[in-house]
Amino acid sequence: MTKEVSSNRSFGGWQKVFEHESEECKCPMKFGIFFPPQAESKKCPVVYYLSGLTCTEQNFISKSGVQRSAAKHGLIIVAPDTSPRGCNIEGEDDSYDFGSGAGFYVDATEEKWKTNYRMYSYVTKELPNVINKEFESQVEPNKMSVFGHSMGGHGALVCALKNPGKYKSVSAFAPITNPTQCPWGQKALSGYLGKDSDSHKEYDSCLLIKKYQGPKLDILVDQGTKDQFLHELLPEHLVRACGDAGMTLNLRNQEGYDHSYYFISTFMDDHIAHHAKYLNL
Ligand SMILES: N[C@@H](CCC(=O)N[C@@H](CS)C(=O)NCC(=O)O)C(=O)O
Repeated sequence: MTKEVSSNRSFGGWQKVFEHESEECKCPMKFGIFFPPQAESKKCPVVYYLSGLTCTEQNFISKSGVQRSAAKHGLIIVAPDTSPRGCNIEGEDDSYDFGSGAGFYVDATEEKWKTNYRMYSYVTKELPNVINKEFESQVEPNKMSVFGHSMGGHGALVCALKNPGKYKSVSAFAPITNPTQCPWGQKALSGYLGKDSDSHKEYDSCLLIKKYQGPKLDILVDQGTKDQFLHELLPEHLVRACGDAGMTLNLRNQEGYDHSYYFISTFMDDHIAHHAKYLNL
């Protein structure tokens, strides 16, 4: 059962927040959901947005400006929180890049984290099931796409690459592309999955691209040239991996933009149009 937490009229539609008891995360989880005006009279496709480190479901819905173009294209946008919260795990609130606000979209296997930190299964399975069931009359269940920012850009790419055909399109803002090779990724993957580096490879876009076999993926990525976290994101690794594998990548270097929501909101319309192209066929 989902419980409505807030509801605001926006661009002729509704921006809402719901809370539900997650079976995967074993705690209450919140998510934002935008219903475009079209959802009042027909079923609409859903685009899932995965946020970055430190975010709750609020950052994206209040700062990205997504509602304007989602209303234009008739897309429902679902934005979950970035981790389980309040699980009383020792150290869960100690750092900004691990634990609360930093679930990294993996299913943890380490003893301390494995009961709650199941964000991969949560975003790929449980949440779509909840959305398709609870909002049955508004949602087109077989039409979904995924995008995200930074840690969530990594999450979006991993979701699309590990589930060929499930998502009609994928895009990212400043994604962490090669987490086995950067400090944020190495800390999270070894913390949640243990030191065994083979299990880390299952959540690394640059490595998953090499073995992807599925419908053609036309990946859109925007990357600010003044992003303060370029050493974590390694966009050139993604360019190389896609080039080697013959995967279509449109990586746009955006001159002077940083890592913030000022950057994300600037290019939001292009990302929504990219997903609409594949979802509104
Ligand atoms: N707080 C971190 C930065 C974390 C950060 O930039 N988070 C991004 C995602 S990776 C974000 O979206 N932050 C929330 C916001 O800007 O609203 C730091 O101090 O280094």
